[in-house]
Amino acid sequence: MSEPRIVVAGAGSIGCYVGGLLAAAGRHVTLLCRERIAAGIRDHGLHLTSLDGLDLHVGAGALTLATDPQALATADLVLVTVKSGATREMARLIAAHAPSEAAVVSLQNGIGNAAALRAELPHRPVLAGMIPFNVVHAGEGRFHRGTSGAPVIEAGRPDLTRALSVPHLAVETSADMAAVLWGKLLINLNNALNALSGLTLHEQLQQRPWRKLLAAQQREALSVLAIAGTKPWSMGPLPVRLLPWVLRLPTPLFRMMARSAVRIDRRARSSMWEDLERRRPTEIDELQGAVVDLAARFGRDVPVNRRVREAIKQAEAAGAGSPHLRPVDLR
Ligand SMILES: NC(=O)C1=CN([C@@H]2O[C@H](COP(=O)(O)OP(=O)(O)OC[C@H]3O[C@@H](n4cnc5c(N)ncnc54)[C@H](OP(=O)(O)O)[C@@H]3O)[C@@H](O)[C@H]2O)C=CC1
Ligand SMILES: CC(C)(CO)C(=O)C(=O)O
Repeated sequence: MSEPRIVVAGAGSIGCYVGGLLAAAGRHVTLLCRERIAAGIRDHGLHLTSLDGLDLHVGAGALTLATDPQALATADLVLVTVKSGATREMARLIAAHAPSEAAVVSLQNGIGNAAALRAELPHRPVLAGMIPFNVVHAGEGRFHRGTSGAPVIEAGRPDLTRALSVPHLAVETSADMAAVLWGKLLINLNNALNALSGLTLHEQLQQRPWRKLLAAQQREALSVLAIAGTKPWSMGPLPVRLLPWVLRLPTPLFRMMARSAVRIDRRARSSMWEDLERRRPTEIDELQGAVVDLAARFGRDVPVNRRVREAIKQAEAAGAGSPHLRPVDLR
C-alpha cells in the first residue's frame, strides 16, 4: 500500500495526537470527529506538545476534518480511537461506509476491542494496537502527551507499520498482542484510581497508599492471568511480576526505580479522569471489569478490582466529576 489514505475514526485525545503527527509527516489524514473538536482545530489548527519538548503546530489545511461518517469512504486504513463503549457503533459505521479492503487498526485500551471490530467486520483485515502514552486535550486544538513509550501494532502488515511510523511516533510490532494488551491493562488499572483521586498522575503516584492499591489490583490480575495461562508483556524494563513489588516500595525508592521505567510529566492524568470530568461513561468494564470477568471464569474473586469498579460506577452515576476519594475510602 503506497501512501494510504488514513481515517482516524473517533478523533479525540489519542486520535488527534496520532493523526496530527501523521499529517505533519505528510500522510493523507482525515479526522472523523465531533463538531466541538473540529471547530477547535478549524479555528486554531492542531497544537501538539509533549514532555520531550515537542511543540508542533499543524495547520488545519494539513488534514481533512469530517463529522460525517461518509468520510470513511476515502479510507485505505482506519485507525479506531473511540472509547471502548463506542467500538461496536464505530464498527458498524466502518462496515457501512469504508471500502471492503480497508485495513482497520484499534488503538484502544482494553483487551476486547480488536475482537469486537472483527466480529462486526468479518471480512476485513483488523489489527490490534496499543498506545502506551497519555494524551490530554487542553481545548482549542491543543493536545499534550505527558508520558513516554512507543506504540505497538500487531505484526504481519509491514506496509501499515511503515505508514504509521513517522517522527515522534516510532511504531513497534508484536506477534502476541494479547500479551501486550494485558500488559497495558495492568498499567491501566491505575486509570480508575487516578480518576477517583482527582490528582495528577505525578501527585497520585507519589503517595504510597495509592500505589499499594494499584499493586493489590495488579496482584489479583496477575494471579488470574497465571491460572489462565496468559503471560502479560512488560511495558518497560521491569519484569511484569515485579510491578506490584516496586509499587509497594517506600516513595524515595519507588521514585528511583520508576525513573528508569517511565517518564510522567506534571500535567498527565488518566483518560478515565477525563471521562469523569466530562460526565462520560468510563472504560471501567473493559479494565477492572475484564479482570473480574476472567477471575469469575476460574471461580476466583478479585475483591480490590471489584471495589474499585464499584467506586467508579458510583462516580459515574453521581455525575459530579472526580469524587476526590482517599485510598482509605476504597478499603
Ligand atoms: N487519552 C489517553 O491518554 C489514552 C487513551 N487510550 C485509549 O484510547 C482510546 C481513545 O481514548 P481517548 O482518545 O482518550 O478518547 P476521547 O474520548 O478523547 O476520543 C474519542 C472521540 O471519539 C468521538 N466519537 C465517538 N463516536 C464517534 C463518531 N461516531 N463519530 C465521530 N466521533 C466519534 C468521541 O466523541 P463523544 O465523546 O462525543 O462520543 C470522542 O471525541 C480509549 O480506548 C482509551 O482508553 C490509550 C492510551 C492513552
Ligand atoms: C495514562 C495511561 C497512559 C496509562 O494509565 C492511559 O493509558 C490512559 O490514560 O488511558
